Formats: sequence, C-alpha cells, structure tokens
Amino acid sequence: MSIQTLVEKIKEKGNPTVAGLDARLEYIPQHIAGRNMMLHGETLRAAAESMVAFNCGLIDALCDIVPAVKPQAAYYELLGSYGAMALKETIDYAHAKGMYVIGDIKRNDIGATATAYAEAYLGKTRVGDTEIAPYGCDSVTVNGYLGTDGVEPFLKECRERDKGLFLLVKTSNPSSGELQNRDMEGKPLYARMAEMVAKWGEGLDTPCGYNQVGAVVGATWPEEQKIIRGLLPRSYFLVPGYGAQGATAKDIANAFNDDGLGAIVNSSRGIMCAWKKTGRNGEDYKEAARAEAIRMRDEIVAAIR
Ligand SMILES: O=C(O)c1cc(=O)[nH]c(=O)n1[C@@H]1O[C@H](COP(=O)(O)O)[C@@H](O)[C@H]1O
Repeated sequence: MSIQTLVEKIKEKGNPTVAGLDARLEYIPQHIAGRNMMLHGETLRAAAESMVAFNCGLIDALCDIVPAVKPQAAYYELLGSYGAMALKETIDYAHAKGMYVIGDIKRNDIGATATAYAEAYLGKTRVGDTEIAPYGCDSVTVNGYLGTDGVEPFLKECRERDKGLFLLVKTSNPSSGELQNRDMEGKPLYARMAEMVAKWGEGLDTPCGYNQVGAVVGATWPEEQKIIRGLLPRSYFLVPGYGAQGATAKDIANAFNDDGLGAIVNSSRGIMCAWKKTGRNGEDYKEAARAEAIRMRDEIVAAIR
C-alpha cells in the first residue's frame, strides 16, 4: 500500500495519528500475561503470545478511528524466533482490520544487505519457484545515513510494489543534535539529509501529491520541523515523540502543511499504557487505549486547524 493509501485512510478517519505497537511484558495487563505464563511457563513463547493477544486487542479497539499502526522491530526481536512470529501475526491482523502498517525497522547497510532488509520487510523472498512476503509492511523507517546505495534497495520496493519509506532526518531523542545539527557546508546535517530525501523521491510522486519517500521528524523539535517542512513540501512526515517523550500538540503543528495533511503523529507508550492510569489493573486496556487515541486525535486536529 502506498503513501497515497495512508493519506486516504487519514482523511477518511479525520485522524493524522498512528498507534505504536511497542509492547514490553510490563505494558501488558496481568490477565493476558498471567494466562500465557500459566499455559507456557516463564518463556519467550508466553511473552510473544501475550504480545499478540495485547496487540490484537489494541487493534480491535482502534481500527475504526486510527488509520495506522507502527510496530517497532526491536520489541519483537527481544523475544527471539517467537517475536518474529508475533510481528508477522500483528501485521497480518492489522491488515485484516484495514489498517496501514508502518514497520519501524530503521535499517540500513551496504547495498547487498540492504536488499535483504528491503525484501524482508517490504518485498518478497524466493523459495524455489515461490515468492513469499516475510512481513509485508506497507512502509518502513530507513536510516539513510549510509548513503544512496543503502537506500536504493528500499526505493526499488517503492517503485515495483508501491511501498513507502520514512527516512530518518531529525530524530526525536535528546542527543539527536550531536550529529544531526552539526554544520555541513553551511547547513545542518539534517537539512542535507532532507535534500537527499528529496532526491531519492524523484519520480515517486503519488496522485494525491505526496511522495512515496517521507521523513522522520521528531515532535520534540518544532523549529527543525518548520525548516524541514520548507525543504520537503511533498513528503509525508512521521512524527514521533508525542506523549511519553514530552512533546504536546502545540509542538507538532509545524510538521503539517496548510492543507492539514503532510504528517502523521505517533504515540506508542501513551496509548499502550493508558490503562495504567485508570486503576483497573488493565481489565479496561482496550477502552483506555481508545479513549487516549481519541483524546490525542482531537488535540492534534485542534492544534493544526
Ligand atoms: O522512527 C521512529 O518511529 C522513531 C524515530 C524517532 O526519532 N524517535 C522515536 O521515538 N521513534 C520511535 O517512535 C516510538 C516512540 O514511542 P513512545 O515514546 O512510546 O511514543 C518508538 O517506537 C521509537 O522507536
């Protein structure tokens, strides 16, 4: 599914947000985790099955109001081979419920290895005469700081399979300026990366006007958002950092274009752990996640209006 599909889902739901599915065991209510540990002991399998059950519950609670989910690969890798299966099951369930899936993998490597990553998460792998999509994400996050040959395999998937990318431009973390804001021939490095993103997106515009090659721009950096928006008017921005990392709705307005489009704001812990604030031991985790997703949507829509 292309960025155009994401834009259509955002418009249809009137909601420019994405729910991050980054579960650790301590984010999963006891009634789910306890049951799986009773069945499978204190094992990676129990943790992975808990994660799938939790994710599916969240997806059920959110799919009619939130356009997309963003599973972060690290939390699935943490559970070994069971985690890989949990990721695939989560992606398939989100698709079955009509959601757009952003695979947060932040990968890159030399061209040959980047090809394997691109085929694993966006494309297909060949087994004999059969082609199989190992994960089948709609788009992924990519670290472009290795340069063009590491990004090209991902661009190939955009061209051939109508997929999307979000290239790290200005990340949300406190130390991101150590390198990303350093001067590079008269401009900060993140601005140079934005120029590269524009170049990589050439020929990949979609009919809705937005390009298949987007950018990751942290909610925690409103000034940089404004500069990068100016450099990349037709790129979609994935904006993490809202909620648990401290950014609020007033910090994200610069990421959007005047048409109210152009960015999708992520919240992971804010939605997943909303149940921890209700004092009901997680029995109400779906309702709590939905209420937080609605609160976030309304706050962000009001801020960009
Ligand atoms: O690519 C990302 O999504 C990302 C980039 C970035 O600059 N900062 C950032 O926090 N993220 C991811 O966004 C999510 C943020 O999670 P919360 O802070 O719990 O909302 C995590 O999955 C991060 O890995």
